[in-house]
Amino acid sequence: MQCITSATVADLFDIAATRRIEQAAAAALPHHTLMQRAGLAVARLAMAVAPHARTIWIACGPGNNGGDGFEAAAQLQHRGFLPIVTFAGDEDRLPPDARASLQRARDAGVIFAPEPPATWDLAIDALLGIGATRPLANAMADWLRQMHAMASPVLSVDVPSGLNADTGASSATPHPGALSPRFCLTFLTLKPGLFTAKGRDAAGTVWFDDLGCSGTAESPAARLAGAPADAPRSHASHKGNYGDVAVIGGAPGMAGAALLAGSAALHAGAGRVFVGLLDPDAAAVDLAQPELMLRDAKALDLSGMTAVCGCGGGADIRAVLPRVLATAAALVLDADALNAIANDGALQAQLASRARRGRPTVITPHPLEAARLLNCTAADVQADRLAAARQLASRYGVVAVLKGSGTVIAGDGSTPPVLNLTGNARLATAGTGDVLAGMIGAALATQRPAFEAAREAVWRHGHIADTWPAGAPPLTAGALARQAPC
Ligand SMILES: NC(=O)C1=CN([C@@H]2O[C@H](COP(=O)(O)OP(=O)(O)OC[C@H]3O[C@@H](n4cnc5c(N)ncnc54)[C@H](O)[C@@H]3O)[C@@H](O)[C@H]2O)[C@@H](O)CC1
Ligand SMILES: Nc1ncnc2c1ncn2[C@@H]1O[C@H](COP(=O)(O)OP(=O)(O)O)[C@@H](O)[C@H]1O
Ligand SMILES: [K+]
Repeated sequence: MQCITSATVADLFDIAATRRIEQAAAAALPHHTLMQRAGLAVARLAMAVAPHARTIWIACGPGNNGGDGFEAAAQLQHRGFLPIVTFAGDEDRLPPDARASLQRARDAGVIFAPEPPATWDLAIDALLGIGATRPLANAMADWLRQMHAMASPVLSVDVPSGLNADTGASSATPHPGALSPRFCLTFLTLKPGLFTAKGRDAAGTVWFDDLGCSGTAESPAARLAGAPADAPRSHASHKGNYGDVAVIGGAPGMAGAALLAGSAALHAGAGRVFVGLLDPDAAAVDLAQPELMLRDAKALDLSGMTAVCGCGGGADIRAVLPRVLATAAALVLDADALNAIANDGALQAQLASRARRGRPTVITPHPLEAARLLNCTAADVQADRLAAARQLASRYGVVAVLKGSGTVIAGDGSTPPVLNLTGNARLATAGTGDVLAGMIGAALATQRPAFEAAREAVWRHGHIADTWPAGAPPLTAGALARQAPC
């Protein structure tokens, strides 16, 4: 059993692949073995997360996920706990494995109750797993609500009930203020939906057990890429080795966004950072950050530079985009640059032509910006973030960084998209996206392949938020930029 962290390197498999892996594993093992292993693993993790528990409420559903719950109940009963099972299903229609486990729970003396106990020390959600096909209703919906309303921990079996394991979409996510600490023990494969969209909130800390069935020829749907390796600087290196970044943005009233991106690029190790401001009346120097070289955006020669374009660009960014798209050696497009491109077929064609000319481009949309680029709604994007990121990457010939909880990084399709596990809601504050764009710019400027540069910068950006001390002042974008690690 393995606890998944932001440092974990692992492949993620969709439901269809998981079903094939499960069938192959089941065929190679004596009847009923997988469910017994799954139930034992649930019982072991239950004892680890709530060692002092007495009453353990196990809510079991109508399929094999419920079967895992029955099996865990039998195991916990044997170990002296007090499991109480509520079952939302029809015994006569249980799949054979689950029916055998129901019998084993009865034989062990487990209590079956029509309603949840008055209190519990741990709740186990074994209602629905990868077989969930529609929103939860009736008793299952009630029970899930009750679990999340209490302060006792919730352990989800395989997948939090109601969560789409492929996409992380869910109609049953706990309310953001829900008290219960959450854990999820997932079997056979790690599933992408646990790590993006509503998956992070629903699953909590994810544990993985391969049930003794490692190795598969199935293609992963996505990957967890783990922490980037440190890149030590050679002693004899100089600023020319770390590239020039030119931030272009900062229309009147929005200079701060461009300066934040510049500050982030600087602290992330770029050799030289220029900031081309669109505001003609902008100051000539940023006294708080005098290392930044402030220029008129139109005067910058981008042919040897990595441009970071769009931060605080407003509508004025439209006028400079044709030159930026044509001349920047490498490019990060953010915010208003993306909005301008979404509305302009000529700019879209110019963007797509960069890939044909071998010029790397990274785009960093949040879900609404992504929706504009894909001509759909933000809800459509959030309904399948992996698919949206893949579409952006292939339609525009770019590396697409779809931001948000479980940022997705998609490239040319030669490797699966990466799901990033660093970051948290401390980043939900204005300007943190500008900081990310600057950090990616600095990584690109060192000639790293665009996909790797984006992946590494996204990981580091989120890691700053994850390691921000609990008692420290709130994480502002300015502080985030100053923490940007090389
Ligand atoms: N069969 C096996 O060998 C193993 C199965 N495993 C478990 O089995 C799970 C998959 O089992 P199933 O395929 O039976 O799927 P589920 O247990 O997720 O549930 C499927 C059943 O629920 C019904 N259902 C779906 N959505 C519903 C809703 N909203 N309201 C009411 N009923 C709904 C379906 O019609 C079907 O009867 C995995 O997630 C995992 O927990 C594990 O034990 C590993 C081994
Ligand atoms: N709840 C969250 N969990 C993880 N990352 C988050 C969360 N909220 C925001 N972020 C990150 O913060 C950044 C916000 O970017 P963006 O929405 O463009 O903000 P802004 O335009 O104000 O700079 C993105 O990198 C995003 O992934
Ligand atoms: K479940």
